[in-house]
Amino acid sequence: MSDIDQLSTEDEAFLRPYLPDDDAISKKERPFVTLTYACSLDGMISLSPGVRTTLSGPETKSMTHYLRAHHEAILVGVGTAIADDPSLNCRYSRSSSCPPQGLRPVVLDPTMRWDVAGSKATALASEGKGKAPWVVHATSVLDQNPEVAEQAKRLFVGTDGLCDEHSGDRTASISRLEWRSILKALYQKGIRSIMIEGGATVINDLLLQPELVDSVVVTIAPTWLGEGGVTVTPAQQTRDGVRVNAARLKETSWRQFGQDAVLCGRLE
Ligand SMILES: NC(=O)c1ccc[n+]([C@@H]2O[C@H](COP(=O)([O-])OP(=O)(O)OC[C@H]3O[C@@H](n4cnc5c(N)ncnc54)[C@H](O)[C@@H]3O)[C@@H](O)[C@H]2O)c1
Ligand SMILES: Nc1nc(=O)c(N)c(NC[C@H](O)[C@H](O)[C@H](O)COP(=O)(O)O)[nH]1
Repeated sequence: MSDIDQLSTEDEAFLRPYLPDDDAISKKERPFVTLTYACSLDGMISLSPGVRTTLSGPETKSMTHYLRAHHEAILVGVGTAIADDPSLNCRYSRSSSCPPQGLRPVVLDPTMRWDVAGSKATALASEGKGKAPWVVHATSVLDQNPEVAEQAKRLFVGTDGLCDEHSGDRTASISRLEWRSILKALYQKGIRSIMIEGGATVINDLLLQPELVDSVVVTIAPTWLGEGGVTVTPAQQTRDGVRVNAARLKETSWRQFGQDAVLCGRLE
């Protein structure tokens, strides 16, 4: 039995303006990007680095799966893949909402830290409850691990999108890929919409790149996690030597889901 309930028509109407939109996708050489996460009232997403922390209540969990149902892929950083061992599938029950081929899990793991074979996402895929994950690596890992090119479901990203492992682009940094290039690579693989669920490193980076993010959906749980947690706080920004806001949302809407608040918007 699924742990995910259906949303009301009012909930669906609230989210609709922020869902992937075919017109927006056709104008860009990248997927529609929805950045989404759950945080506490002190802006934290987990109790400490590497600790899975449930913030969403049942209603916002259902909302997250409803959003997954409207995207072709879901991406997390390797820190989240290791800490949470997430399912990364779509368990929203209204089958007509789900993309016909299901949701593609993508893990950003430039230096190959994730145990793909031992992951829950891979196990679910083998049971037919999700698609097999794709793992994004920096092209340069091939220099250190030439044998990985033989393994399936690995995408190599260089400085300008997808890289053929034999093409020789080794110029991308091993630990810091450009988001434009990652998104272009996924688009080249046919992904037209992607939900990016964290963790902190990924969210903090993308909040500073409004040109690459189409919608932001934040669940705010009515709790404070306390000092020492993992915060969403993008790097400090200055203009002409003066501190300015790091990021800000426009076109915002709020709605209550159970005990949580959900804030949607677009980055300015
Ligand atoms: N509450 C939530 O919504 C939520 C969501 C996701 C994760 N989390 C929590 O966040 C924590 C994990 O956060 P984190 O910051 O440690 O990990 P993360 O998931 O952001 O992964 C970070 C890693 O991803 C890779 N990466 C990120 N950006 C990259 C780039 N531009 N190029 C190449 N590689 C890149 C790097 O290897 C980096 O070390 C965990 O505790 C997890 O439970 C909470
Ligand atoms: N929306 C949300 N609320 C939370 O309280 C929480 N901890 C996460 N964390 C996001 C991260 O990607 C998790 O790993 C997935 O939420 C795991 O969910 P699944 O196992 O895939 O259903 N996300």
